[in-house]
Amino acid sequence: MNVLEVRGLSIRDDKKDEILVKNSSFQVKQGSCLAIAGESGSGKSLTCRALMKLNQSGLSEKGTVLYKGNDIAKFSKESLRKMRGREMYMIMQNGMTAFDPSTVIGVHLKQTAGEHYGWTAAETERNLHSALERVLLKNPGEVMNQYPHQLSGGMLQRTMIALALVLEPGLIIADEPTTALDAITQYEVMNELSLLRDRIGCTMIFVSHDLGLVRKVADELLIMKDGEIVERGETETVFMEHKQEYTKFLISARQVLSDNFMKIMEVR
Ligand SMILES: Nc1ncnc2c1ncn2[C@@H]1O[C@H](COP(=O)(O)OP(=O)(O)OP(=O)(O)O)[C@@H](O)[C@H]1O
Repeated sequence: MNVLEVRGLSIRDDKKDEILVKNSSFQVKQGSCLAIAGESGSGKSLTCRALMKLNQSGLSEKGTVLYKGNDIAKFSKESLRKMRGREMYMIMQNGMTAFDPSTVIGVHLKQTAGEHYGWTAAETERNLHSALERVLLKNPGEVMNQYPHQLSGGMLQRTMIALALVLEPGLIIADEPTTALDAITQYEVMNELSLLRDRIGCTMIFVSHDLGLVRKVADELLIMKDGEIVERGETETVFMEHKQEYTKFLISARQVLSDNFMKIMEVR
């Protein structure tokens, strides 16, 4: 069964009258991991945000996004709000846009967990602390008392991932979730996400420039270029039998970057 089905998604910048994502169609099967790769500015983040109706005004969208067979354009604001979090959760590229700048991180985490689970304050605190520790944030109490601007990009990314571990969402959209992390922390954090997937069988969309990592975690792969999907298929097939020169270029260019990461994986 497809958890998500995207039909003919186009995204246009109204001001510049420019099409940024062109007629994209793809499906994501229940429990699988679909990766989206492609150079900077190819439309990966816009595509991900469209799936949760998070794109800013000024961008108009055409096409259909079906979540478990239901057209998300027909969801009320309230049902979309309820769905974001436990059903669909997005780990954003930039943590600063994910958290309310006017409150400490702990308030956001507790409110979000509280909206989806009927835990006591002590249970919420315990679950959040444990998740923050799993993403290697060694002093959870301190992290919870900080404002977003007081945390580094990597700490914010890990905090978003910790919240995913707590919420246990059905679909995780991870938009370059570990770009601000060093290779060892990246390994540990990706491992936590993999364990979460093993435990709850969640579906994942994983955007990454790191094709070594993509090859390791994704069942299927889309390659985007200039707002279009130019190659698609099972990950291993795309790696071994790609049709586009562009895919070949991406694979060879990224290989160099991911070698370091793979070395660490082999040592472990
Ligand atoms: N809110 C916006 N308004 C207008 N144009 C935008 C907006 N957000 C993104 N764009 C443009 O749309 C194009 C695709 O952007 P997008 O962020 O989806 O790229 P990406 O593939 O995710 O890149 P990266 O790998 O650098 O994150 C880019 O040219 C970008 O400048």
